[in-house]
Parts: sequence; C-alpha cells; structure tokens
Amino acid sequence: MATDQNKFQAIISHCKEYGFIFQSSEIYDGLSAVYDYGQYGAELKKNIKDYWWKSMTQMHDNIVGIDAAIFMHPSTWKASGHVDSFSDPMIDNKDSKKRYRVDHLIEGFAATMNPEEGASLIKEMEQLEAAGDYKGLKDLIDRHKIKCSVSGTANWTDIRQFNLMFSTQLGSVAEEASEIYLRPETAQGIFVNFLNVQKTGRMKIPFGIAQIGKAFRNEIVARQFIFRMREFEQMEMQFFVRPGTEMEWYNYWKEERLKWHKSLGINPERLRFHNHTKLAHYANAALDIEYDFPIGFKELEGIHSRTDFDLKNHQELSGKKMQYFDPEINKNYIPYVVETSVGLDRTVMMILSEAYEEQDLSTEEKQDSRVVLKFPAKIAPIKLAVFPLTKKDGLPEIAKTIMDQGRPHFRCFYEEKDAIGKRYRRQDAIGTPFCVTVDHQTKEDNTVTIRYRDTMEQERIGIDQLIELVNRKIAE
Ligand SMILES: Nc1ncnc2c1ncn2[C@@H]1O[C@H](COP(=O)(O)OP(=O)(O)OP(=O)(O)O)[C@@H](O)[C@H]1O
Repeated sequence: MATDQNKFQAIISHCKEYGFIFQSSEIYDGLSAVYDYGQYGAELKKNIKDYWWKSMTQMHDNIVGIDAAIFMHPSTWKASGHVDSFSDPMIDNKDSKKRYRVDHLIEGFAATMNPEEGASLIKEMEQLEAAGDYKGLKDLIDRHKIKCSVSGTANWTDIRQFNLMFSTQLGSVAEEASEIYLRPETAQGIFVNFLNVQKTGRMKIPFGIAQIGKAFRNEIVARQFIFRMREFEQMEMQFFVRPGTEMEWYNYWKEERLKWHKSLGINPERLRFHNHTKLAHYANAALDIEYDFPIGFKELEGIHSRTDFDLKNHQELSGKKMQYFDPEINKNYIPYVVETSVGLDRTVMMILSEAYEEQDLSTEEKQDSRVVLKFPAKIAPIKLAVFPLTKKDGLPEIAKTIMDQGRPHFRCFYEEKDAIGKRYRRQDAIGTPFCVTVDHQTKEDNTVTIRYRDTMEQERIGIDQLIELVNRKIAE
C-alpha cells in the first residue's frame, strides 16, 4: 500500500482526472484554497447533503430546516463575537514574506523536539494564547530561535491578530455603502430566525433547526486540498433545549452523529471523539468528531454546547426578546443550544479517503490493476451503468429501454464505446456500484448480466427485476 501522503496525492489526482474536484479558475493558475466540484463531485456532494438533510429533518419530527441568506446584518457578527474575536494570531517572516499561524509555527517546531520538551513548549504556548499574551508568544519564538522553513531565518515581524471574516460593501455608492461580511458560519442565520421558526412552526422545546449552506473564512494557512478552504459548505443543526438539560442532549447528539458517520460505511476505527479542554468563548462543553484522513486524525465535525450565549447577545444588541414560554414549567427563558456542525467538504474528503482503493488484479498470465471508489450505493454519483455488448443487432435499443426504466429512479449512465472490461474500469473509477451488459442472450430471454463493483462478481437477472434490485441496494 502506498504511504498515506502518497494516497492523499493519488486521491487529489484521481479527483481531477475523473471529474470530481477541480482547482477553481484553473485556466488562470487557480485560486488558493478554492475548489470547484465537477460532474461526479457535484453528484456525490449533493447525495451526501440529501442524506444528511433527510436524517436530520425527515427522520426527526422536532427538527425543521431553513435556508438563510449569506449576507446578514453586520450587528449579527458583533453579537456573535466574530468581529472582536474571530481571529488567529499570525506572524510574517521578513525575509521570505511567508505568513504563519503562530500556533502552527510553534507546533511544527515542537514536533522536532523530544516528546517531553515538545509537550512542555505546547503547554506554555497554550497558556500564553489563553491569556492573549502576544508579546509572550513572540518571546517564545525568539527564545527557541524558531526559523522559517523557506528562508531559514528567525527574522520575524510582531504577532498580529488577523480576522478571518471576508468583508464587502452593501449598496452601490461608496458613501452610502455599508460594510458587511460573508458569513463565517451558518449558525447565526438559525439564531436570528429562532423565534420566526418557533412561532410559525409552533415548535415546542426541545426542537432543532437545520441548515446547509456556504461559509467563508479567510484562513491564514489554507492547504490540504478540500480540508481547509476559504469557501466551504457546512451542515449545521442547532438544538434548542431547556437550560440545565443541555448535557443530556450534548451526549445524545454526539452519539447520534457518530452513528450517522458509521451509517455511511466508515470504518469505526477511523472515527474518534476529541474532547476540547480549551473551550471557545460561547461553549460550556465541546468536542470534535475526528476522522483518520490520509493526513492523520483531524476534525470532521464539532459538537458544541453553546449555552444561551448567542440568543442572549442577539437579544441584548437587537432589543428584541429571544425568549420561549415553556408551558410545562410555566416559565419564560432563553433556551440553551446544542450544536452539531459538520463540514460538507470534509465529509466528501472522508468518503473519498474511505472509498479509494488501488487493487492489483494480476494473474500468472497477465498484469492487471484497477482503481476503485467503493462508495456506499446510496451516495454514489452514478448508480447504474448500462452497456450494450456491441453497437449492432438491436442491442443499443434494448439498453436504451433499460435507461428509460432506470432514469426516473436514479442516475444512470449509458456507454457503448470500447471493450466491456474497459467500460467496467471506468465505472469502477467513479464508484458506480452496478453495471449491466445487454448481449445476444438478452434478445432471447430478457435477461442481462449485472456486475457488482466491489466483488466484480457477475450474475444474470431478468430485466424486470433490475430496477427493484438497484433500488433495494440503494435503500440499504
Ligand atoms: N476552512 C474550512 N474548510 C472546510 N471546512 C471547514 C473549514 N472550517 C471549518 N470547516 C468545517 O466546519 C465545521 C464546523 O466549524 P468550526 O467552526 O467548528 O470549525 P473549526 O473548529 O474552526 O475548524 P478548524 O479547527 O479545523 O479550523 C468543522 O468541523 C469543519 O468540518
């Protein structure tokens, strides 16, 4: 097996070669940390989105979905704390002009020390970070003579705060225009609509509001393919609960979300919880669900107990009540919130990492290999490929009637070019779970050969059973 870094590079190349993910604006040499989803990537991503949406809303009577705008009133980000504290300390090397996140720079250096010294350096860094002591952090970098990997020098600027929000102007004339932000998280669209949804939907606590949408962060160090992007998509759900019950729901949702990832066929050994010891300003408990990507265990989803922080601040800044009357205890209160927030692009990356396999199929007679994406059928971009064995003898016509039958149910793909073996390989490479071949026997008995992607086994089945079989496998 290739090393993990090699696997990571192989996945990136595969995504480009087979129409999953392209660098944005590639003809202009690309835009850093921005990516476009191609024809199969877009289908895969949409299927994951639909699966999440269904499992959150349709499967929970007390969770509804909304679709809020990306632009929000600027006060939103004041109330949420993003204007004042959504920033990372960064530092520039004066010789190479390379910019680093201070924690990444120190962590990278700590990894080269012996484990004990490394751990003590990290601890010291965390204390200084928590105290907001930038001078102390700079001293730490100077004391250890930490160098830039490009210039090899320790010639650093001072440490500065770098706000990660993108801003732009709303309105046409400069004097009239006001500065607004591209949302850095989807959650605030849910909070500001909390009462709209609660009242119009007559929702009773506990209940949830779910949303899928784009978020934007001007990440200082954006790399590692779609793991850290400047424009990305989040699938978030805010669950509103009675104060004092939040830990119960926090524990419930962390297990539910782990189950969801497993239901996508993810090997449980590659999933784990990571409890936060350093809590964000809004949280009284937080953890990450991490996945063992080819680049190591990293955050996939955050589960946060956000207290009443957001609603309380919106109430204060807007002057509008954000309270709920709880008829069971006959009391008004600002609900507490438990949030599940998963990156859609990181989920795509997890699915690709899990599905990608290079297989050596060589026999004594001949060398052979294939790349296969073993997606669960329910999220595969194409579910069924239909091949006539030859272009003549009426076989394409029969194949096209199968396409007509399948198309209303799921995404199908028709191909008549090249040998069947080659056509199978191309479908393996985009993760199509089922291929059927129409041959001369089909004309006699209305049966086709169905070939299964993972086992490569083939069997003959009646055309009249085909759609039902594929539908059954998708529903599994
Ligand atoms: N720059 C990004 N690119 C892609 N996905 C992201 C990015 N930032 C956050 N996400 C996704 O959104 C989810 C929730 O956002 P959250 O604010 O909790 O992330 P975070 O803790 O800031 O992430 P990280 O520590 O990796 O920067 C993350 O778990 C991740 O899956």
